[in-house]
Amino acid sequence: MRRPTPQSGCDIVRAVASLGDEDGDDELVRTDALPAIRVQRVRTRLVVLSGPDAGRDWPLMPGRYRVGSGRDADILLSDRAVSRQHLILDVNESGVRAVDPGSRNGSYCEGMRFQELEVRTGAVLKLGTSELKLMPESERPRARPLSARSAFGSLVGNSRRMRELFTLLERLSAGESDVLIQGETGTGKELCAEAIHTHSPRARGPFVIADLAGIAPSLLESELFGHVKGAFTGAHSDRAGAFERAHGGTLFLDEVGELPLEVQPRLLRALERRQVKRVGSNDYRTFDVRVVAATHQDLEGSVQAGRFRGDLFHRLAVLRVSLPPLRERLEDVPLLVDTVLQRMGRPPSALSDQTRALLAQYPWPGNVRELRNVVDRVVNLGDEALPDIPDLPSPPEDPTTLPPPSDDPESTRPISLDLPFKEAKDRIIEGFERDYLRALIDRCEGNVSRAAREAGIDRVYLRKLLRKHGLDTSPA
Ligand SMILES: Nc1ncnc2c1ncn2[C@@H]1O[C@H](COP(=O)(O)OP(=O)(O)OP(=O)(O)O)[C@@H](O)[C@H]1O
Repeated sequence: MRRPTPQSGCDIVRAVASLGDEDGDDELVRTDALPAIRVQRVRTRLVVLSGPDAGRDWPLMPGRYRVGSGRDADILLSDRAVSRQHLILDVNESGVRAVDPGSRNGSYCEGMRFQELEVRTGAVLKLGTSELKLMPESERPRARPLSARSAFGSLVGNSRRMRELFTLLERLSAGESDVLIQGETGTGKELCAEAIHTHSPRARGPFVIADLAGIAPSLLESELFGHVKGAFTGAHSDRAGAFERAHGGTLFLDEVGELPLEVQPRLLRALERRQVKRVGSNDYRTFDVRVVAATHQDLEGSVQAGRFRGDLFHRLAVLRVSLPPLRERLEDVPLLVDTVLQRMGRPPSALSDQTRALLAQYPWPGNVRELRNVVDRVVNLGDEALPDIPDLPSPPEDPTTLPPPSDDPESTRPISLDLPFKEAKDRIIEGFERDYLRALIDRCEGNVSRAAREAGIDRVYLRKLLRKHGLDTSPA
């Protein structure tokens, strides 16, 4: 299971002297033998990069700060994996010293657990599921105004990161410049491109998708620029390429980082001239298209490695949008779960509070796509379809603040490997249906119309299901 990785800012922390005890059974690090690194009166801020408080920040003036989830903390975090008194930050004119007074889950920097550390601005500390960065005031990123929206097209999110993104999308959608969207797989790049199109003056024109990773290299040019009859074997008639088909609208070039080097000059020419030549033809055809490209790759890295042309990169990236990974905005999970359930035609009650609490702690390496798939599986198969959640706090420090333990025998359905897959799956679904219907009808005190409404299913279908499971007590 992939875990969120600490940010590289930790390389400026001089955590070198390992004080592992004589048994060598720990990796604690202290640096007090080193001179404190000078911050020279630079006022520092502590910015939460990820976790439930992502986006919050505190100015650090000289003094002592208690960081934790306890009420008396000066820097109060709502992360359940953070101890009440997790870290002490001693800030003075010459540096910042971080001391872990014995937190339950430990304090980390660059994957290393520490007890005491001299920290320099730029370093990222990890406490529980939260990453905290020390930033000089001068480098504080200028906050973009937050959009009041919690959705832009089909993209949803109410975290600070997403609402900043919506502000940017509102502005750039209105224009004509080409856009490059970057983000890990499953972060919603395609939805974002579509939303830019539907919020742009071109919304009435076509939205054409060319998935450059899914097209055979030999067909790429014909797919993008079109061909004339007889241009190659199999070219039985003239065909317009994606640019021509998108005339008056938007062309979404998905996975643009996969474009082979030899096709890149032709794409660059098309973008510069706003003209294409079909394969096998000598005539140029003019198009009026806004290009939105997307990649999950580090395209600047590809340019440096010589895999992607620098001039094409700059041509595509007139405007840039970066979609944050879901692990950096876990506070979006509840809204995303509700959105997925709604799109599946299921009510919010289809997932228990306990299941939701677990989903809100998972780092989602496959981002929103993975969340959608997990929700789908859990709704249909039960909690055994949940992914393993890494780093759950244990043992509980304060049982009243942790999700209830999963000791309900009904919640674990044994999987029988003696049965063929389809039969085993049907059996699990049958069991799920029965449990769901029983709980639903109990909650709605036998009122089938209300139960159908709450479950978001047709009343006649619900009655049929109840009859199938012997739960319908009303006269036929
Ligand atoms: N912010 C979001 N709100 C709602 N649904 C989302 C969001 N982000 C992604 N999704 C959903 O997640 C799935 C993946 O989204 P999409 O295909 O746009 O991702 P992507 O970044 O283009 O992925 P890839 O790089 O693998 O092509 C889709 O089902 C999409 O509806």
